[in-house]
Amino acid sequence: MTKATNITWHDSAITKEDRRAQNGHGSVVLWFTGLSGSGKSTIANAVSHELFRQGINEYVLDGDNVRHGLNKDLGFSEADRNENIRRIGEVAKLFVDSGKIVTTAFISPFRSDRETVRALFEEGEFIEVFIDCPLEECERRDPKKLYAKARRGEIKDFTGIDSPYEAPENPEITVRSDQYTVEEAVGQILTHLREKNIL
Ligand SMILES: Nc1ncnc2c1ncn2[C@@H]1O[C@H](COP(=O)(O)OS(=O)(=O)O)[C@@H](OP(=O)(O)O)[C@H]1O
Ligand SMILES: Nc1ncnc2c1ncn2[C@@H]1O[C@H](COP(=O)(O)OP(=O)(O)O)[C@@H](O)[C@H]1O
Repeated sequence: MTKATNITWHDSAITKEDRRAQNGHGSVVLWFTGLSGSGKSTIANAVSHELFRQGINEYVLDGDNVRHGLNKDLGFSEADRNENIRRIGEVAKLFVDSGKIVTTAFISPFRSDRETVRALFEEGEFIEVFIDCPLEECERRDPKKLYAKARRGEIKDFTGIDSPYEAPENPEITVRSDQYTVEEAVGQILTHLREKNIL
């Protein structure tokens, strides 16, 4: 038998839909926003654990893996926060293209920055999750003792103290972290994902 020669491998690109089909679930960004101490990292990590336990392809982007690496050149001026969020939005888009559910846990205080990120995505892919907690409660928790430092004037431009936080107007999900437990918050977010047929 003569082997075929001159065969061309048609290298068709693997699409986002192909990756979703292989994973058996949708891919979206859960874009958390809220004050420092509102519970973004705590709830993001709890969501991540539950999704992972269920065999879902997921990843969390937060300050530990972004502000210490990719964005270590950025501080907390308005321009630097704009650039921080812009880059995180682009990275999140790559994760969604790769078929994952990616959760981002950044203050992302400016509405226009969040809307610019939303515009990078297709309808339904950007899920804004407002971790809603009154400033007084965040300050009472003060897990990193940063509010105390900001009140003493040792940190400038601290969100909620001397730098603005613009709450979302129409978030897909609002979690009242002063009224519900972490487990209840995880339940609320997973219910949303099931209702939208992402899981
Ligand atoms: N000036 C000032 N304002 C707010 N936060 C500050 C500041 N300086 C340091 N930190 C710590 O950095 C974390 C916020 O970083 P983010 O990348 O989420 O901020 S932003 O989205 O660019 O506004 C934030 O972490 P979280 O508490 O997890 O929100 C703080 O621990
Ligand atoms: N219902 C809740 N949801 C989230 N965090 C809570 C809740 N109740 C208490 N906490 C505590 O509040 C703190 C929130 O800190 P963190 O998750 O680092 O917030 P952020 O990432 O928004 O700065 C943690 O110490 C956490 O244990």
